[in-house]
Amino acid sequence: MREGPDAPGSNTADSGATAHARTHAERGPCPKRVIHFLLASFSLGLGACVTPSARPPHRRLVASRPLPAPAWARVLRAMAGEKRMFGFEEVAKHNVAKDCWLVIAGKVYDVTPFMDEHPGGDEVLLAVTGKDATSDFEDIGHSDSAREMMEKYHIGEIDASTIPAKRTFVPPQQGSHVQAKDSDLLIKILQFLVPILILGLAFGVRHYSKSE
Ligand code: HEM
Repeated sequence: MREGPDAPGSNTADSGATAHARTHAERGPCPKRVIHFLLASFSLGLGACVTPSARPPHRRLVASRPLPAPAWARVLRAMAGEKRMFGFEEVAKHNVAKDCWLVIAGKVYDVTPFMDEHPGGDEVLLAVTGKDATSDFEDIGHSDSAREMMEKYHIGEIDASTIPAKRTFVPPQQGSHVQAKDSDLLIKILQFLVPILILGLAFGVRHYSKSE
């Protein structure tokens, strides 16, 4: 009966590995393994040394500058096949007669082809660019046919979160009002007191000079 790697039923690979291990035990690690080990350690060390700025640009973008929430929402809506969603700043850029966009009731209208035809004139349309023109549009009392006409120029929706808040009137504080009232009273008292003092002084001087 034959023994060793060539013996029938014996596993050739196993016996090869055993022989390889035995060689290592006898002669030390083979140069191939040493080179692999060195290469692996070098690449690991290099990875640890890489500073964030040396990372590939796409990794930096994802980690340090995530897209703001409204932008994500816009992307998702666009993916869902809805009308285009615009940010207010983007719409506000279209503010000339040859490129005029309006925001009315949450919708964005490109009225450029309508500028010359608008019965109210193009100046009024230009005057309401860069703002929410809903109230200006409603104040005119546009007819139903005007509202139907609008659909032709409807190009998308406005992202409501990007519309700048209206500036509200803040009344002056109560305290400063009271202070203003006090200073008014003081001025009135001085207006009476100063002439009386001057008069008294004049009388005093006269009396003093007479007695001398
Ligand atoms: C897509 C948007 C708009 C469309 C399609 C449109 C259409 C019209 C139409 C058809 C008229 C004739 C009257 C009527 O039928 O009501 C009109 C008049 C007028 N529109 Fe507009 N309009 C638009 C936006 C605006 C806006 C944002 C203003 C802002 C102030 C405006 C101001 C006026 C004025 C002043 C008149 C004249 C009213 C008069 O003479 O009695 N329009 N518009």
